[in-house]
Amino acid sequence: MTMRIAIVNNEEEIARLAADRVCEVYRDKPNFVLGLATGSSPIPLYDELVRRYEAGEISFAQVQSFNLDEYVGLPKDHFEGYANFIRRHLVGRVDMAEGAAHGPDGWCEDLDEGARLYDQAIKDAGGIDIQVLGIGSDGHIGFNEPGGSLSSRTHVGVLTEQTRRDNARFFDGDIDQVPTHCVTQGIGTIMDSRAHVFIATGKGKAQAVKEMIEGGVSQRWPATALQYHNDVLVIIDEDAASLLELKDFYKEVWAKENA
Ligand SMILES: N[C@@H]1[C@@H](O)[C@H](O)[C@@H](COP(=O)(O)O)O[C@@H]1O
Repeated sequence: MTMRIAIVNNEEEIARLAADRVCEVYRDKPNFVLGLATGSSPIPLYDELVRRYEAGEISFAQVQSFNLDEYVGLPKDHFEGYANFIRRHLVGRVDMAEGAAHGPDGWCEDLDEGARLYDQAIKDAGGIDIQVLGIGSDGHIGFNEPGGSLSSRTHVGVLTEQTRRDNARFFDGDIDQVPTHCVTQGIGTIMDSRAHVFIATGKGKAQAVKEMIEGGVSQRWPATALQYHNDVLVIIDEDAASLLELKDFYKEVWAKENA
């Protein structure tokens, strides 16, 4: 396996392909460990997983989940907190056991120690089997902003102004309400996941996607580290794919490999 690239036409296809990949992992290992991302990109996937759960095609009864990241500085019950987001969109809608959903701790007194314990908890669960990923317009995955180490573990980070501007839409359009800090799985933590399903849509992601797939590996575009991972399913729409130099070739490869 390698980085496989699917360029698709609509949200239904994104949801179907991404959910098929998660279900594949589930069939091999019903007690798989699932990494979860926030953002609008994975919502169609989460809706489709809930639909398949309701149809009896997948169960999360033995699943543990680990979120990618969390804001620092929001009240714990804030609607836009990432643990709350994940609960609303997936975890609270399926049959996951009490205490099986985990997220980085953005509230503890010693955030560095909390981050270390989070990496340990992932390890204790046996490692993440499949991680859902989106991308920020500045190339971040999780909240690993440009300039960070490509082998970092879970850590406290500072958000770029661009990320805070992008996310202001969830905070009454007011950048000042967007936290300045986060706790995020590091790139090293993310790279340890056995597989990834990556989703990006829209023109706003086109440059980050181009760098991720075709750029040189660099901390300027943290998602480029994924070029070193051997099991990444990239699912993007035409807009997100629009700057790819070899777009037609990727389509040809996908068509031949999935004929
Ligand atoms: N920390 C999250 C990322 O994990 C996510 O990938 C990104 C993209 O979000 P969206 O899918 O809404 O564009 O948003 C946030 O910054």
